[in-house]
Amino acid sequence: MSEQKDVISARNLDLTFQTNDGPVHALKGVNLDIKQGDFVSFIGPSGCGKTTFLRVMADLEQPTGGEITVNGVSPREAREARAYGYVFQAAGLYPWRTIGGNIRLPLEIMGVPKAEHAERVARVLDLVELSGFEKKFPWQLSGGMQQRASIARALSFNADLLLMDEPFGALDEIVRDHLNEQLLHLWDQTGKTIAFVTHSIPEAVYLSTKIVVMSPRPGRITDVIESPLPRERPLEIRESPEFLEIAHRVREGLRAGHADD
Ligand SMILES: Nc1ncnc2c1ncn2[C@@H]1O[C@H](COP(=O)(O)OP(=O)(O)OP(=O)(O)O)[C@@H](O)[C@H]1O
Repeated sequence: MSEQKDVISARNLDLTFQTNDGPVHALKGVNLDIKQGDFVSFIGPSGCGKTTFLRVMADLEQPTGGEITVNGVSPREAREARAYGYVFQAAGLYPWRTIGGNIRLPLEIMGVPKAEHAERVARVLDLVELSGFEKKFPWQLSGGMQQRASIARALSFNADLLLMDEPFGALDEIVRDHLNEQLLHLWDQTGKTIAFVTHSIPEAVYLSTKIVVMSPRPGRITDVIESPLPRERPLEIRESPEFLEIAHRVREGLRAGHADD
């Protein structure tokens, strides 16, 4: 088998924000490799730099030290090549556009030929199990469905990398379970690389091939856990000893980070 290529490679990455209250070290000495097809979760207390790290990958923040590549090039070049789709905590759908209209928006901005739009919209709606909802408006959908529509929008232009910042944080647990299952299925079907921010230990362990534990002041990585769980994961796997063992290690890592405060 050929070696998986690095989708994200960060070396000694620093990002210090200058604020009126002095410097804030949002990221300090961060080293991480994300391989093609990995599902990587970032977990850690508020302010440990999870969102900042994702935003650096997306070229929305500039590091103040170290290096990072996305698909082997700078984040800026990767952004210009439309290398990633970004999913935020709030679905952020335009209320005056239908679900189909929202999903078409990036295609319109990128100048994808109009003749291809219908097929692409149908394909991504199918992937997130929202076929038949194309003509509905966002307010006609539940919160979980809106979040799925927002994932469909991020998938519409075929980027191999998905950056997801707490996409299910605002949803109740049952809906979240279902969306976790669907997301795992989608990842398995499409072979995409996913970087996923969460506050939930079970969510991180259930979804990930790699769990990155972070700690604040300064924001840094304190543990990287390679998951031994199989790709096929029924929800019941959360009761297995292997699952509980990884969850325990994540919890210990988070505790150790807090102890530094
Ligand atoms: N634009 C900015 N200017 C100044 N400080 C910032 C800026 N963006 C983030 N920070 C600070 O950088 C640190 C890391 O923030 P970040 O949002 O990345 O943390 P997080 O781990 O994603 O937190 P949360 O879980 O609450 O979303 C925090 O102390 C935050 O206040």
